[in-house]
Amino acid sequence: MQENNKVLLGMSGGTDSSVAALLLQDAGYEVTGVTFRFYEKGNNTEYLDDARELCERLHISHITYDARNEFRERIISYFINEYMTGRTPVPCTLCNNYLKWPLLKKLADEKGIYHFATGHYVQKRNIDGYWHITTGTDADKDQSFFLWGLPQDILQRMLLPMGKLTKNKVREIAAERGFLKAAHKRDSLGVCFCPMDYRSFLKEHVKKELIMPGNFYDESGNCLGKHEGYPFYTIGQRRGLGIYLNKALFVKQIIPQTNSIILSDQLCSLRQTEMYLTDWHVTNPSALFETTDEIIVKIRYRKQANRCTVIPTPDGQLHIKLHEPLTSIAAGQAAAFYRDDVVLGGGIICSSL
Ligand SMILES: Nc1ncnc2c1ncn2[C@@H]1O[C@H](COP(=O)(O)OP(=O)(O)OP(=O)(O)O)[C@@H](O)[C@H]1O
Repeated sequence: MQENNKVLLGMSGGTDSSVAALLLQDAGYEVTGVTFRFYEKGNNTEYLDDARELCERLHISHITYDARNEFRERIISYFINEYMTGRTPVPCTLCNNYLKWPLLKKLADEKGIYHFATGHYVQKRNIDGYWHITTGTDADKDQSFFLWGLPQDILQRMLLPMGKLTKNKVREIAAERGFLKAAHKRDSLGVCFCPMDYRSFLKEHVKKELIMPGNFYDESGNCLGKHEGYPFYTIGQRRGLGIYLNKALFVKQIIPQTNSIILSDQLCSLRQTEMYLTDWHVTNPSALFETTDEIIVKIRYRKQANRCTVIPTPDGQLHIKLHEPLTSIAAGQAAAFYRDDVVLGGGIICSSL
C-alpha cells in the first residue's frame, strides 16, 4: 500500500491510547479509532463508551470490532489449556502477535489506511534494513517484552506515540487537555480477562472434576501435604502453597498425569542453564545467530536479564545456552532476545534443563 497520512489507532478507552489519539492528531495524522471487543467481564462495556466519547470530542471517526469469538478461541482456550497441561501461558504476548496487531493491519488494509498505532510504551528502529521493536523510554512501563513476534509488514507501518514518554507525562498531557477521566484512569493490571487472579478464572471456566486436590511431594518422593489441584501452581512459586514447614519451599515440577507437585527447599535446585523454544520469531537471523555480540534473554517482564547464546536446532527449535543459570523456568512462558535496547526476537519455552 502507498504510504498516506492516515492512521488506525487501537483504542481501549484507557489513558495511553486516549493520549495517543491526541498526539497523532497533533502530528497531522487523520486518525480513526478502533476498539476491539475482546472480553467483557460482567458485560461491562463502559470502555466502548469512553473510547467513543473521546473520539467524538476529537472529531475523529470510531469503529468497534467484535473479536470476542476469536479472543475466546485463540486466547482464553489456549490460556486454560496451558494451565491444564501444567504449563504457564503468556496470553498478552499471543494476543499481540496473533490478534491485536494483525487485526489492526487487516482493518487498516480494508480501509486504505497506511499506518496503525497503539498506546504501547515501545519504540521502533530500522537496523540493517530490518525494523525492530526497541524499549520504551519509561523503563517502568516498557512493553517491548510482549512484542517480539511481529513481522516486518506490521513493524514497518506501526506508529508508537508513547515510545518516548513517561506515564506521568502522559497523564499530565491528558489532564492539561481537559481529558480528566482518561488522565485519572487506573493502569491495567496483569491479564485483562483475569487481573491478578487466574485461579478464580480457572475455577469458573473448568469443570470441577478436572481440578482435584492432589499431593505435594519432596524430591525424594515423600508426601508433604495436599494441594488444591496442579493447575493452580506455577514453577518457582513459593507463596500460597498452604503448607507450613520451618523453611521456604518452591514448586520444582508439576506432573499433570498424576496430579502431583514436587517441591524443593533449595532454590538452587531450580537453576537451569538451557532452554528450547518453539513458535519462535527472529527479526534478522544473522543478527542473532551469527553474532559475537552479547545477547540478553528475558523470560520475565521485569527485573531479569541473562546473557545467552542462541542456536537453531535441526528440528526447528531454538536452543538457548544461558551463560549464567536462571531459576524458575516454566514451559509455556515466553523468552525474548535483546541486544541493548533492541528486541531481536523471541519464542515459547517448551523445555529446559
Ligand atoms: N480493546 C482494545 N481495542 C483496541 N485497542 C486496544 C484494546 N486494548 C488495548 N489496545 C491497544 O493496545 C495498547 C496496549 O494495551 P494494554 O492493555 O497493554 O495497555 P494499557 O496500558 O492498559 O493502555 P491504555 O491505557 O490505552 O488502556 C493500548 O494502548 C491500545 O492502543
